[in-house]
Amino acid sequence: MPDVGIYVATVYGGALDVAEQIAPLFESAGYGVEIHETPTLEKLVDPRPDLALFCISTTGRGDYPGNFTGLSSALEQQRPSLQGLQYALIAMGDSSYEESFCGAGRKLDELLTALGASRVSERLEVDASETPMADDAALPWAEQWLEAHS
Ligand SMILES: Cc1cc2nc3c(=O)[nH]c(=O)nc-3n(C[C@H](O)[C@H](O)[C@H](O)COP(=O)(O)O)c2cc1C
Repeated sequence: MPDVGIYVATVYGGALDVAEQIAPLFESAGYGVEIHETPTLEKLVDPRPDLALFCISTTGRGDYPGNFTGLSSALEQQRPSLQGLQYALIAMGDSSYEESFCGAGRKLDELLTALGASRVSERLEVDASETPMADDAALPWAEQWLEAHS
């Protein structure tokens, strides 16, 4: 059975809610799913999931939420090779923050790619100003991805 690890970065719980809404879609498609509410490098690479799905919001001015800094700091400081890791990424933010819109998701995406991981679909960016219920954008995106990869 293929497995997906869902790595959550959240302050107010919205990204966790998205993860919890998406998980059953993957389960119905035959994936084993594990949601990581406190992501670490170990949980990303040992063992490596068949797909790593990041549900990541932004705080401060383009900053990672606190629950995610264990993983982001390890990636930034240790710079492990992520060759062979396949990932997808849902970035949540608010366009009223202008130049730091989805800043955490965007910089994570860049970092993962720089470390050798491969993104398997377009990054989804959810703008809270336009789509207050992030599920409205995230669920169709996940359904489409599953359809394309079934
Ligand atoms: C203090 C604070 C700072 C924020 N900073 C940014 C930001 O720099 N860029 C951005 O796109 N969104 C920013 N946001 C918006 C959140 O990322 C957005 O509302 C998101 O949906 C929250 O997700 P969460 O419930 O998982 O924390 C900020 C929100 C707050 C409350």
